[in-house]
Amino acid sequence: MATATEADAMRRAVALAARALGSTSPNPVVGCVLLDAAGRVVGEGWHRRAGAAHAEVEALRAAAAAGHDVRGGTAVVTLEPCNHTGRTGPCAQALIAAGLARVVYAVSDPDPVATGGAATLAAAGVDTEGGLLADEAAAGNAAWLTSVLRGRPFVLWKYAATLDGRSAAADGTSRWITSAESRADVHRLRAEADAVVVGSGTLRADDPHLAVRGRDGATQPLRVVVDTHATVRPDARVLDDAAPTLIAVGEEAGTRHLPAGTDIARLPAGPAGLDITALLAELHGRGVRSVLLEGGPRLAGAFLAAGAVDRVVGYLAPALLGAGPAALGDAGIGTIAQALRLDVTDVARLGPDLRVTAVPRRSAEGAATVVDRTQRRSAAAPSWPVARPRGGAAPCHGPAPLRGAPEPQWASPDLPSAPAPEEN
Ligand SMILES: NC(=O)C1=CN([C@@H]2O[C@H](COP(=O)(O)OP(=O)(O)OC[C@H]3O[C@@H](n4cnc5c(N)ncnc54)[C@H](OP(=O)(O)O)[C@@H]3O)[C@@H](O)[C@H]2O)C=CC1
Ligand SMILES: Nc1c(N[C@@H]2O[C@H](COP(=O)(O)O)[C@@H](O)[C@H]2O)[nH]c(=O)[nH]c1=O
Repeated sequence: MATATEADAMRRAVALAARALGSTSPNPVVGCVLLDAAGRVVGEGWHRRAGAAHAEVEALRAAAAAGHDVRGGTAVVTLEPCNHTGRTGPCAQALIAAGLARVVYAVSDPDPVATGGAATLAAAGVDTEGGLLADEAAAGNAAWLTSVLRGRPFVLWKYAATLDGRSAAADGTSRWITSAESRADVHRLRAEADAVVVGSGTLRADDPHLAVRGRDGATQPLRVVVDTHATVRPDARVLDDAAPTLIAVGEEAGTRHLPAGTDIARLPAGPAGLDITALLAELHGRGVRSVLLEGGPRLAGAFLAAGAVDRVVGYLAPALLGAGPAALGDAGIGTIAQALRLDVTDVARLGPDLRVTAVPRRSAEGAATVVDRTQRRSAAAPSWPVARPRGGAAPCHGPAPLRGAPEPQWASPDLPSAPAPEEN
């Protein structure tokens, strides 16, 4: 049974992990706090980016650099310690070698086939406990966990609208519907995402830039334009060098007008445009684990129709337009019984605006699918693969995605919204 000190340490570890949101893909975010044998905090660490030291190793280094003895102490970590040698060594071995007596972790790695650190730790006589603050830790890792479960990136659809639900005026102008405070918050979402996606309609209407602005040191996302016929102009702002850019086009599109070196992905297309599943597979293959879908309404409708939206963030401005495009285009819904119902997970005021965060409500069928897949990972698991009490399979960060399982329509892993980044 975890102690109150360990719970405090886990809260801190979750906050440390959140510092690297947007920087670790294809790895998860992970935080670690080390307690000495007397329960004092003697080391902290978090995984800063793929290829850098894992959280546990960072924390061990910090404790050693400060001259602290961790032998007989406890490691508190947001994800089950890894057990394999990838770009860095196995954390379970590092914790054993450092002489830790106990390891408390929050979330088991969801890969059902890999063997893991908890079993290694337990076999070495380390008292190992999983599941502490699992929901909080899972929420912080929602993008990575979703991408592992679904084999596609986590998708957050963001829109800005007037109170009457318009995302542009009748003449197509939309700058700006929302306040400076809301728009600054959107740059936080961009910084936390691996890719920002817009459709060709938005490209033509807005000539958007899509890079992160006003956040020092932020990792720039991949800017992605979904542009079946390669209508993007060579002088489009999205083609500057502020961030990498991918132009997703149909297999037949002529792209000779684009500057040399433009990154182009050719994807299957139908009458409605590019195949959304193929687009997400292409992005996943490039290491993208989280997508910020910035519209416009038509592309958002296509993502929703494909069951490929995991979270919705709407910025609502106290303004009325009365005409102009709705925030969401056709999502294949013809009657009220088919309405896509959401659960609101957060409401906040940003300057004069409201920010509403919501997640798709799970259908009974979809929920069953997720529970099935979860139970294959852990008999004791509830709706999410929280850690088993002891031992069990757990790979290192960045396991292969699960492929071949059906995409559950509206079967969200039911993750709460990510905690606000720590302020200090
Ligand atoms: N307030 C807000 O939050 C936002 C407002 N806007 C506003 O919205 C308007 C533009 O909206 P809209 O025209 O809907 O633009 P979109 O950005 O949704 O682009 C739609 C176009 O994307 C292309 N596309 C490619 N594949 C697909 C697919 N599978 N499904 C759907 N579309 C696909 C299609 O053109 P093709 O196949 O020819 O490439 C389609 O016409 C502008 O007025 C803009 O200012 C835009 C974004 C956000
Ligand atoms: N109009 C509107 C938004 N529009 C979105 O912002 C994009 C422009 O991005 P950039 O060129 O980088 O500033 C635009 O193409 C569209 O996706 N967003 C908002 O938060 N509030 C707003 O009122």
